[in-house]
Parts: sequence; C-alpha cells; structure tokens
Amino acid sequence: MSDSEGEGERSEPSEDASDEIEGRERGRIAAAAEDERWPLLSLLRDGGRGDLRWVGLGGISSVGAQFISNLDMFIIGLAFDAMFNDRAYALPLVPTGWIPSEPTPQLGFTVALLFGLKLVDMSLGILAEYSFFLFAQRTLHRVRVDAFDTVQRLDMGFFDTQQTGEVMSVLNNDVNSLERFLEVAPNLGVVSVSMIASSLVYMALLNWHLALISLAVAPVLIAVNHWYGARHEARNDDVREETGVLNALLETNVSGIQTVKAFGGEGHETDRVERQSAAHRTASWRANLVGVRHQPSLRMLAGAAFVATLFVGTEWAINGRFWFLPGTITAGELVPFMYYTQSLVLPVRFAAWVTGLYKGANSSAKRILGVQRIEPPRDDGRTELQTPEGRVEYDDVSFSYPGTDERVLRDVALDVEPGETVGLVGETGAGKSTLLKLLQAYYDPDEGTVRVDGHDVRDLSRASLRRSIGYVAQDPFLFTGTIRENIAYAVDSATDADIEAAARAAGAHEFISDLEAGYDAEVGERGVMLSGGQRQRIAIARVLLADPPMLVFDEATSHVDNRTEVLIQRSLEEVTAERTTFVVAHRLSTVRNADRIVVMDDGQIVEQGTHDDLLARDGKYADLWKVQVGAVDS
Ligand SMILES: Nc1ncnc2c1ncn2[C@@H]1O[C@H](COP(=O)(O)OP(=O)(O)OP(=O)(O)O)[C@@H](O)[C@H]1O
Repeated sequence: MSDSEGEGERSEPSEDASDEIEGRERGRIAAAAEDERWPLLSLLRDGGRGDLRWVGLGGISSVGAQFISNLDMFIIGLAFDAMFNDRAYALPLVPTGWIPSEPTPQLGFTVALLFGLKLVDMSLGILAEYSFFLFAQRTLHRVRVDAFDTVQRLDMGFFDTQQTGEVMSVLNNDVNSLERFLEVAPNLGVVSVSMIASSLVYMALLNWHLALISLAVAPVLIAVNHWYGARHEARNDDVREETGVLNALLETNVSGIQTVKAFGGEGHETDRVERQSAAHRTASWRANLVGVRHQPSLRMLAGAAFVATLFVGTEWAINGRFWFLPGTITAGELVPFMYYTQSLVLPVRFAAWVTGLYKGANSSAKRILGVQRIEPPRDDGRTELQTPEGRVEYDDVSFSYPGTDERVLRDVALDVEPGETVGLVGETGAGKSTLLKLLQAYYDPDEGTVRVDGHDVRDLSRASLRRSIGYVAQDPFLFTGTIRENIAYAVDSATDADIEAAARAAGAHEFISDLEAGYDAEVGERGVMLSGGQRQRIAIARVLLADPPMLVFDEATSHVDNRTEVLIQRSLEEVTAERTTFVVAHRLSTVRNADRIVVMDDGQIVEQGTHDDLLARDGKYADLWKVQVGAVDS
C-alpha cells in the first residue's frame, strides 16, 4: 500500500522538491525535542498551569450534554413501543407514577420531556464551550509569551547558528497551529468520545447482542485511525520544517533587498524562493493527502458496520429470530438502534479531524519545546553588579565560537583601570569585537577569566552586568517608533531635556532638529529613512542617556564623516573621562587620544601603549598608521 501511495503523493509536485525533503536533515530546533514522547501534553501541562480546572468543567459539561442529547432516540423508541405496540412505558430514573398510560398523554409527556432535555443539553453545551475556550485562550497566551521569553533569553550562540526566520516561524506558525488545535480539538475530542460512549450505552440498553455485532468493526477502525495518525505526524513534521526554512529565506531576502538589487539578483532569489516554496508545497501536499484519505476510510468502515447492523436487525425483526441470537427485537428498538449506529459516523469523522489537528499541534509543540531545549543558557550569576568602578581584567583568555574549532582569542591578558579609555585596533577578524562580547558575557571563555571589579563575569547576573555597560554597535538597531522613544529606550523616566542633552552630546541634536517632526519623527521598522551615521548618533545618544559606568563603542562612529567624528569625540571627552571605555576603530584617528591603544592580531594582543609610544616602537601600529596617513602604500 505504501509504495503505490508514495507514487501517488509525488505525482502532483515536482520530483526535485520531493527529493529535497527526503534528503534534508531534521532541523536543530525539531531535533532538540525529538526524544520527547508527549510534546503537546508537556507543553500544555506547563502552559495550562492554573487553568486545568476549566478543562475538567468543560469535559464534564460536554459529556453530560452528549449523553442527554443522544437520549432522545432512546426515549422515542420506548414511547413508540408503548404507543403502538402496547408495551410498558418505563424510563430509568423517572417514577412510573409520572408516566401516563394512554397514547395521547404519553405523546404530550414525551414531547415535554424531550424539550426539557434539549434545554439542559443547550445549557451544558454552552458551559462546555465557554470553559474550553477560556482554557484555550489563557493557555495560548501563556505559551506564546513563554516561547517568546525563552527565545529572548537564549544565548547568542543560538542566534548565530539559527536563522531568525526559522525562530520567527516557531513563534508565529507553530504557536498558531497550537491555537487551531486548542480552539477546536479539546471540546471536539470530548464530544466525539462521549457521542460514541453514549450511543454505545444506549445501544447496549436496547439490545446488547446487536450492539456487539455493530461494534465488530471497532478494532479495525481504531487501528486504521492510529495508522493515519502516525503518518499525519511525520508529514506535519516535514511541513513545519519546510515552513521554517521558507520563512528564513523570505526574511533574509527582504531584509537584504538592497544587496539583492545591487547585484541584480532578483531573478536568482526568486528561483531560490520558488524551489523552497515547491518543497513546502510538496510537504503540504503529502500531508494533505493523508488527511484526504483519513476521513473517508473511517467513514467507509463505519458505513459497513451500519449496513451489517441493518441487515441483521431487520432480518431479526421480520423473522422474530436470527441465527443463534436469543429473544426478539421490536421496531421501536431497531429504529433507534439504527440511528445510534449511524450516529457513530459523525464522531468518528470528528475523531479523524481531531487526530489530524493533534498531530499538527504535536509537531509544533515539539519545535516550541525544541527552542527551549536547544543550548539552554547557563545559569545566571547570582552576584548583582552595583555601581561598579569599572576595573576590567582579561586573565589569559582563550575562546572559540560554539561549534567551531578556530581559536578566535588566544591567551589574551589585559588589565584596564577604572576610568581608562582603551582603543582596540587591528586588522579585520583579529578578534576585537569578540573580546568585547566576552566582557558582556554573550559567550563564556573556553580558558581563562574575564573580571569586572574583581568578579568573574560568569558569577554576575547578566542583566546587572549589561546594564553597567553601554554598548554601541557599528550597525545599531533602531526600534519602530519615534526618535525620542529610541533615545529613551532604557530610561522610562527621561524628560525631554534629558533626551535633548544626550542627543547634543552624541552630535545628533542638529540633524534631528532639521527633521520636520523633530524628535517625534518615526524611524520606521529598521530606521530606513536615516543615514548610517545618523543612526549611529541616535544609538550613542541612547547609551549616553542610560548613563552606564562603562562604555563600549564598536566602530560606533565608522559611518560619520571626519568632521562630525571630531565633534562627537569632543563632546564625548567629558562623558568618557570618568568611565572605563573601550573604543574599537579601524580609523586610527578615532583612538589616537585614548589612554592606551591595544593592537590585536590573529586573536592575540601584539602591542599596547599610547599613540606616541606605539609610533616610537615602529611596530604593527606604526605600520597601520603610516598606511592611513598615506606615508606608505598599503
Ligand atoms: N558568531 C560567530 N561565530 C563564529 N565565528 C565568528 C562569529 N563572529 C565572529 N567570528 C569569527 O571570529 C573572528 C574574529 O571576529 P571579530 O568580529 O571579533 O573580529 P574583529 O577584529 O572585530 O573584526 P572587524 O574589525 O572586521 O569587526 C573572525 O574570524 C570571525 O570570522
């Protein structure tokens, strides 16, 4: 069966895309939770904490509603036999004195009873929907926020190796798939099971021999449902995986659109997206094929049971006996019985649907859990860094990025006094930025120790450490919002005067004032309407307003012209005078006045001293300087 099915599944989308899916290694996110047996249950147990009572209430109400809803045919059967076949009219739990003995009052009694039961059924149904909905929404909210919080707290090593589009896919698509499941499946699952259970109970009460015959097909039904369920899960894993890869591709292409255009790469990029979209379409097609066959197969089996019951029951009613079956069966028993047999089809279809949703949600839960399990961040340090003096020590530090063998830092030893300004220079890839990432504890050294005020940074709470260090990157990120909001990002209580003072010190006030909306100008999703130099100055203002005891400028003025840089440096002199400051720069004039210049080469410190010292030494720094001032050819 699987062979022919496999061929059918590949017939729609292209062969290439199909092969691509087969060949692809399961992504790191999904693989991280591969050994989790019940990912969805684990996730809901944590996400649903405190609200499980709503599932209990919903479940009880739903079961009650189904048993009551399904009771009507049972009562109608008894009433018909009483009215037309002169049988005794007796109902469980109803005192016999309440039931009339003449046909017309019996009809009135039956109608009133059925109407009353419908009212109870409706009330319980509303209560069930309400309870399940409440559980779903609260749980989903918690799972979404928890997942986002987990992603945010992951080590930088995770983001280095995981494409942001894929992470977004977990936060968006996988959480949405969980939403689709939670909004429908718990109630529908209970409804299906209790519809089946109530039908079985009433069938058994009507005629348990015939009930057993109708149920002969049940084991086959369960086995087929299980088989399809397993296939659903495997196929859904592929779909989620392909969605993640596609999202990552779309995300990088849109954010790198300028480069794509510059190289005229639109056609090439469209081809790449087309290939990945085809792989996604193949995965979805194959997953849908399972769904397309699942329900009809179950319906066919349930239909077979119905036809068999119809044959046996009608033969039995006509002849007054059937083969070895004892006793007789009346029309008043057979008609509701057939109804119950037929009413098993709908919940079986529901069950197939719920199984599909469950398997989809299970794949998503696996990825959400995977994000939590992949490289969990090391425990946060316990020591809070309070108003540090700013002494920084690198004690024979060596480091390779996670997952790589290349030593990016080798035996780096550096002591920086409080208040000192250190310029870091060296060729590209020498390890300057990496040195500062270790100071902020984005990564831990493989050997040696980085200390701030004598504390190993691993022992410090990351939040208190990073609050103490103002960091400006070469391509700073601006948040969607106004310039004012961006500058005041870390200081809720900042006044307009504070914001302006910070902007002046960063050399940003002038160009901000020239903008029509001034400080209220929106900077768009990634600050696109500002130049690189303007964005850098806003980022410097943001750090100055936060007023941290230590500063790190990593090529922070590389996009501004020489004149503006000199102006910024002058206004920063006062700010940096008392604080430990690191300045990474390729333009050596930026660090010329630093208290000390540290020259790095291939992960090592090769020289250090003041500008004049280093020039006098006539080593690496002097070479770099000569190249920059044009004294020698590069
Ligand atoms: N996240 C990362 N994962 C793996 N390797 C990395 C990562 N970041 C940097 N590297 C590698 O580490 C080395 C040092 O990089 P680093 O950014 O520290 O150099 P740099 O001196 O700051 O260079 P530049 O002046 O170009 O900014 C380089 O070889 C680089 O390829």
